[in-house]
Amino acid sequence: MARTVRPRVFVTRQLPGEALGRLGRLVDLHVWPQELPPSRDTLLAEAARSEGLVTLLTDQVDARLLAQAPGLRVVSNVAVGYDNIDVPACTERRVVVGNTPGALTETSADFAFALILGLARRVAEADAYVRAGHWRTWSPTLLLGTDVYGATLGIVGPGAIGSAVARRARGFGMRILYVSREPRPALEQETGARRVDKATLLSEADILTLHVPLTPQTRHWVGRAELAAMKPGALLVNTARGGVVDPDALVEALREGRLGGAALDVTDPEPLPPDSPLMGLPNVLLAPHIASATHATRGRMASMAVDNLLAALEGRRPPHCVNPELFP
Ligand SMILES: O=CC(=O)O
Repeated sequence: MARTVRPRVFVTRQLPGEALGRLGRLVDLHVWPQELPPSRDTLLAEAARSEGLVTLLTDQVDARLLAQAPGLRVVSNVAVGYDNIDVPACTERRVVVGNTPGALTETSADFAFALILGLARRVAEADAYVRAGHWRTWSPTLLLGTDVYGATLGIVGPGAIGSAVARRARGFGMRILYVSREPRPALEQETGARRVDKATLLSEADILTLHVPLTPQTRHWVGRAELAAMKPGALLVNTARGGVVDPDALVEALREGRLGGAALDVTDPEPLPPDSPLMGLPNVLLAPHIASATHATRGRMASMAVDNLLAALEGRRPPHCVNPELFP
């Protein structure tokens, strides 16, 4: 950094890997040291003093924060999704926004597939059953599940992660259907996936897996009508954002047994309250939003976020910029 006064940067949590060490040699670095996110007031106060923020999906960057942070030049999100950030408001104030696409594609697809297999073959239930001492003999009727091999997979959002899931599904001999505004000829050629309309996807998928970002258009994409249109006993896997599914409709469909089960890495709200009905349902597999959580991937995400931040602080377009129109 050419300037003698180092720009002040606030990072909302400790990050794995070398990235923060590198950042600390270049900027006036302040890292929130606690496990839980900074409070809203702390985030507002830190933003007001900073030129750069490194944020996580738990940190809301909205018009109010931006109005109180006249010196803020960049918000670098350590995530591919950025629904926690009001991007139009950032663009209006010429605040650059970065994210980390690509870094987590295969890792997240691995986890989506882990949830598909775990839910269909009742892995968590089996583990709990053995640990509880219930296992007395091999039984022909014990913990029967659903075949993944040869089943029909419905993909909502065949972007980078959805396509990576499709490639895995091909290895499992699955019939792959997807919905998308645009056809994906390369994906179709590689995996045999077929683009269908929403009604066909819902009625034919044995397993529906969600990979769309959360936007006003995708909020509650899976609602009461969609759950009713799904094949009876189908499985739902969500590694996208909790808000893509209507939580009340989901509980209803699970309770009534119309939906065979749900595997949720993401929920609405996050975390789930202890008295959430989802906690008590045996046909639900829950995870704490960890699809990208491997040592290598989280280190790579932190490093990308730091690269994005430094580029913006130097007046360059970040390698991964959500509002590139700021760099005509
Ligand atoms: O959910 C995680 C991400 O958006 O990277």
